[in-house]
Amino acid sequence: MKNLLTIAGSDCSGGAGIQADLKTFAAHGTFGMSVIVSVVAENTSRVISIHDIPSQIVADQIDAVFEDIAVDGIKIGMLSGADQMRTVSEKLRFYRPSGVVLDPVMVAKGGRALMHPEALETLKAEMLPQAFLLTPNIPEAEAITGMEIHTVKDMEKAAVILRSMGPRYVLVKGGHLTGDAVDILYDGKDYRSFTTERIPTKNTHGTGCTLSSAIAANLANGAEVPEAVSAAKEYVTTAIRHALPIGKGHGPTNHFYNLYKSGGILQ
Ligand SMILES: Nc1ncnc2c1ncn2[C@@H]1O[C@H](COP(=O)(O)OP(=O)(O)OP(=O)(O)O)[C@@H](O)[C@H]1O
Ligand SMILES: Cc1ncc(COP(=O)(O)O)c(N)n1
Repeated sequence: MKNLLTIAGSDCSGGAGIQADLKTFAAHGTFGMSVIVSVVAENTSRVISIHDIPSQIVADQIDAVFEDIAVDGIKIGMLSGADQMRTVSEKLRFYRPSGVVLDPVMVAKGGRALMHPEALETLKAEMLPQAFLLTPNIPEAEAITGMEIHTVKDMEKAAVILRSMGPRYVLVKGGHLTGDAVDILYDGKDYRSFTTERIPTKNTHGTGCTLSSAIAANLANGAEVPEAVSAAKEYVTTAIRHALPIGKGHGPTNHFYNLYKSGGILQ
């Protein structure tokens, strides 16, 4: 069994962040571990408050994992500020894990910032060069590149700019556009698109967290990048199609349906 680590924020309502990542890891038959960078008091409707964990404790959690357990795959999500980014970046340079999937989380579905805007330059300088695969959504890709994205062609242009900033692969997610849900993967040479019908639902809390964790798990389980992305897209699509109508806002993706489908849970 592969050991997967998520470095991200905690969503107490269980739909996004660390909680979505660990559920996704489990559904992929991997052993999940977590380094909590921020505690977010949030639910399906709103973010109430954000408490950043002190940098030393973030560093200690990373040491605690790496000094003891082989890390086969890693996903990085919400890093709220420049301090957190510098701490994580320093540890990544020290431990040199392979296949880092970086989801540059900036804003929660309800609109509240999860990353301080002034940390953008640190994200670019410290984090992007350490990413094997970067998975921005449209607003995140726009913020990092400074360009507007309205079409799949724009997504391709943004992917080229993003890749020039360091990641080996870029996957621009099209969940925020209209029409089919199209994601574009760029490897420096070719584009590959992953397309599904848009599912008419408001229950999309944690879709990006779910997708990036599924990619990290698939990579650790031995898949090549296009296959890892394709299987993760299928996983998140199923999780959205069967999303749970929990709470008053954007309900969470459904990992249990995937597990049930794969025979991991007996009815
Ligand atoms: N309504 C939908 N129907 C089908 N697929 C969707 C839908 N919404 C999002 N997706 C897919 O879900 C994945 C995550 O994309 P999205 O753009 O929502 O990420 P995100 O905004 O980072 O997610 P989040 O911040 O909610 O965790 C992508 O593969 C995207 O195409
Ligand atoms: C801790 C944490 N990490 C990531 C997200 C993004 O997910 P969403 O855009 O669905 O709110 C979140 N809401 N909370």
